Amino acid sequence: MERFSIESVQITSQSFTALENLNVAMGHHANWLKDFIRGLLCNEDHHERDLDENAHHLCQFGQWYDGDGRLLFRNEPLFEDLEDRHKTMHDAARVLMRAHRAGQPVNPQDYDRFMDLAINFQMEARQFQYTLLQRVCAIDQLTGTGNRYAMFHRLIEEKERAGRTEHPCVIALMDLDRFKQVNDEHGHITGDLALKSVSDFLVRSLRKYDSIFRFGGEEFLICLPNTDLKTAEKRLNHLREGLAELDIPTSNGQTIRMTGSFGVGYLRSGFPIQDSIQHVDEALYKAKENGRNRVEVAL
Ligand SMILES: Nc1nc2c(ncn2[C@@H]2O[C@H](COP(=O)(O)OP(=O)(O)OP(=O)(O)O)[C@@H](O)[C@H]2O)c(=O)[nH]1
Repeated sequence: MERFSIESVQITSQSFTALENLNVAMGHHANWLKDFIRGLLCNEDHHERDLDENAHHLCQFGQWYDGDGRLLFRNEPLFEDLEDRHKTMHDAARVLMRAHRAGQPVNPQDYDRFMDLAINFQMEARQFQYTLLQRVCAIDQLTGTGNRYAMFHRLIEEKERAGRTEHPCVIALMDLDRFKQVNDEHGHITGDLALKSVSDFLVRSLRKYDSIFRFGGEEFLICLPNTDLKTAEKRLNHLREGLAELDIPTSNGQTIRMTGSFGVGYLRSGFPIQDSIQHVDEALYKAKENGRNRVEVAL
């Protein structure tokens, strides 16, 4: 779960809005750069705030960074680095501005340094934006687990790793039992809340290098690297029992309980990923046929 957990990116429509705002802030920064150079070339005055030691907090990008950015993306690897680059660039701009205000010609080395910093900052900010977009688009918005795109990405890696290290990787499909009844009896909002509660429970219950993805509707795929089938079956039964005892809140303040059926099997190295999933799906079908709330192994 290290890459797709709620901790790594806070998953709400807030993230999308924050990304849109980042785009706007970066557009402002490009315009600021244009105006700044124009001020130097056309001998026009610059904004007073560019002389401020805190110019990097005062511009639109700085405001995004200190607001949405810090709130939602502070744990991203490029986050701190971006602030350093942004500040250094504004510091370099101040050097040019002071010379310009004093009526002195701009030192070519100072100009080169500033432009290099400005270009690097733009490039890194774009990279940051791209990474965030990739992350946010790999996450199921309702549950915060990875979506199918993230799932295939992960399974390709795990299949390759399992083949290389000869440490088997197990995958499981978990489908909530009689979920339609929950929607019918308690409404879709409770259905959504239940999907969130169940996925949070699964995330909490797995090891940190396991991963979970929303496969569709009320079905989740769990990936257990470095695990043999016997151990996986035991762990999934434990998970199944825990799930059956989970109190799930409804929209009117009550709690309900639910069960899940599981199919489990190896992520087979000599076969396409889709075949392994299909194999596990057949075991899940058997679990449903055999009465639900059980784990069936695909042999
Ligand atoms: N609230 C909510 N319901 C969903 C979502 N995705 C799928 N569903 C519902 O999940 C239900 C799945 O129903 P079925 O496929 O008949 O399965 P089931 O009722 O769980 O029965 P079994 O799988 O046979 O135990 C349907 O009513 C879907 O509308 C979602 O994101 N939110």
